[in-house]
Amino acid sequence: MNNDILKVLYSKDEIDTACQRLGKEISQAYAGKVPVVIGVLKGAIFFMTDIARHVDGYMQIDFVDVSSYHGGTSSSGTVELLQDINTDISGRDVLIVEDIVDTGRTLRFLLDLFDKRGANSVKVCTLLDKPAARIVGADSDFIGFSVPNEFLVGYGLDYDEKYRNLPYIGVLKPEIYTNN
Ligand SMILES: O=P(O)(O)OC[C@H]1O[C@H](OP(=O)(O)OP(=O)(O)O)[C@H](O)[C@@H]1O
Ligand code: HPA
Ligand SMILES: [Mg+2]
Repeated sequence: MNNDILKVLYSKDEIDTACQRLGKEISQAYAGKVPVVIGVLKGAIFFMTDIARHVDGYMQIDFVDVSSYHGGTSSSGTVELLQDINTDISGRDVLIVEDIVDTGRTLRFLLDLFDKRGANSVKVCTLLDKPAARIVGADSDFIGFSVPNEFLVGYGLDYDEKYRNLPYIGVLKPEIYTNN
């Protein structure tokens, strides 16, 4: 699996350091509140579990499963809601946890969905932000790294449902997806 990686962008240690910093920022932002922290499956699974343990304060957690890449390297343009949250977020402070904001379509879909349900506030924490790829406006409040416009894998991010379990984030060799 490591042989398919062109270069490592962020090591496990760099990701851990970013999680610590973001955990502090989120702890301060929600001091005295009990946010509903919503992880976006499947990509954000590892980031969600790491970040939650770096937040010093009460929180509820939930997950939403949405998909638009269908295993490939480009957005299908349509975001499908595969599994909804089961928390009533009306009047609540919501924090969406994403692995990456790329075109912005997934995040825009979730921001609109949670706004419509009457959340008191909806903020976003993303590990990776890829601003050069943005098609739809969708800003994050807490950002781990701003990344170049390359297809990334690892630490939750997949190509063809593989590579999610890499402990680091890397750039996939283009021949892996151009040969398929
Ligand atoms: O900004 P966008 O262009 O919408 O891309 C970002 C979204 O795409 C990926 O999810 P994907 O649809 O691949 O599902 P997955 O998390 O199950 O891999 C990623 O985990 C984000 O949720
Ligand atoms: O760069 C990426 N890698 C994996 N999944 C993704 N989903 C959106 N962007 C990416
Ligand atoms: Mg994916």
